[in-house]
Amino acid sequence: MTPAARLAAAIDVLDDVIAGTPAERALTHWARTHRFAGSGDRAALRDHVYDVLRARRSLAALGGGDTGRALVLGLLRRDGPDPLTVFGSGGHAPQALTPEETEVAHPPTNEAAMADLPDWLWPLWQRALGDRAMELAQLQLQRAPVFLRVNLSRISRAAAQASLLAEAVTTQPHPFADTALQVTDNPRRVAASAAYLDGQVEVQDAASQIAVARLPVDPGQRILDYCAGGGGKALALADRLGGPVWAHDIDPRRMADIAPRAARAGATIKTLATAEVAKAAPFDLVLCDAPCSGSGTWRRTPDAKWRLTPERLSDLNTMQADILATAATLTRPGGLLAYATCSVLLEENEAIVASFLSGHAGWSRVDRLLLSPTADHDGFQMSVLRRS
Ligand SMILES: C[S@@+](CC[C@H](N)C(=O)[O-])C[C@H]1O[C@@H](n2cnc3c(N)ncnc32)[C@H](O)[C@@H]1O
Repeated sequence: MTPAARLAAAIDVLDDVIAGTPAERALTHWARTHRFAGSGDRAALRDHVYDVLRARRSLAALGGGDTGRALVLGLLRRDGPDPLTVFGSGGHAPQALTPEETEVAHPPTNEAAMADLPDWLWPLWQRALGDRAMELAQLQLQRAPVFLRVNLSRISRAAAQASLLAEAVTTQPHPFADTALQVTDNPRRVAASAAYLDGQVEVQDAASQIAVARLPVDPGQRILDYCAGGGGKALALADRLGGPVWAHDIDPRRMADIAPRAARAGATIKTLATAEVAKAAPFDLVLCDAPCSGSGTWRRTPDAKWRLTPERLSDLNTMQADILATAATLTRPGGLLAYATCSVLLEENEAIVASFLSGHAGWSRVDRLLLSPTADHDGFQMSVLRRS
């Protein structure tokens, strides 16, 4: 496909997303219905769609509207090349610009639009991130790096780097996480690399790795990852402790990847159905990596920031409080409960923990981790609570 044809495809996919289809599903649907497209075309299309979604509001201002076509026009006005070399350039390029579309559009001047956030979210983001709110919001407009977690029980970080380098995947050690590597070249080759297939490395953001390293746990302890999803944190804990880790998720389908990932890593993860969790309790540490708005990861999942509403945030808060209260019953006296989200919003972190502590005598906070969404890692927060 020509560069202009890829942008025309991005316009179609964006229209699908604007109509309500999640971005991943819209991209998968496009790939299924355009079998002739190669992996390079699909990767470029994905980059265009995500570049636009990260900056949907400011690009709408630059492009003169919130349609796929206007957003791609805004993208070209921001990053080049000149839209006139793309629109109407023949073949499968987008149709030529109309006289109205060629009129000069202006970048936004309102703060929420400059931050590329919905109006209602900007004050919440500001309250959470203070003086750095605008800088960090604008950082979310850039593509996120790929981070790997080295299974240190299998291989040293330097040896993992050498193995990846032999397959042209270059990496650099992360400054704040001993297990982490940042991929600096050829991230798309990771999944086919020997280091990945042999379970020496896993894909995991550095913030999650910093959080797991921070948990005050010892080998031999019984640990439950209560909201395990695909098991990223359970696997990191199993590698750190060298023993089994228990995993639960209310939706067992979300745990489908745990068995193959654990087999690759040589880790033992014991999955529990919801009906089995109480019987397996008590645990020395229960980790609740709660469902959240994902506001610390919006550079990776930018359509989520446009889909979030005050009602949805309030529903999430109810769910978060319920999960924390249930998980508390699974923790042994003297044990620890770690409440974490990949959101930076106070409403999903401090407010939930404060409300839990005020309603649960005998619990106190012993540690708190606040990671802002910087170039080095996603945003992530964790409070570690002790049951007396
Ligand atoms: C942030 S994700 C977990 C990510 C995972 N820990 C990881 O590192 O890959 C949150 C998970 O919580 C699960 N969940 C939602 N409500 C829950 C509940 N009431 N009890 C347990 N898990 C729940 C969701 O299905 C989802 O998989």
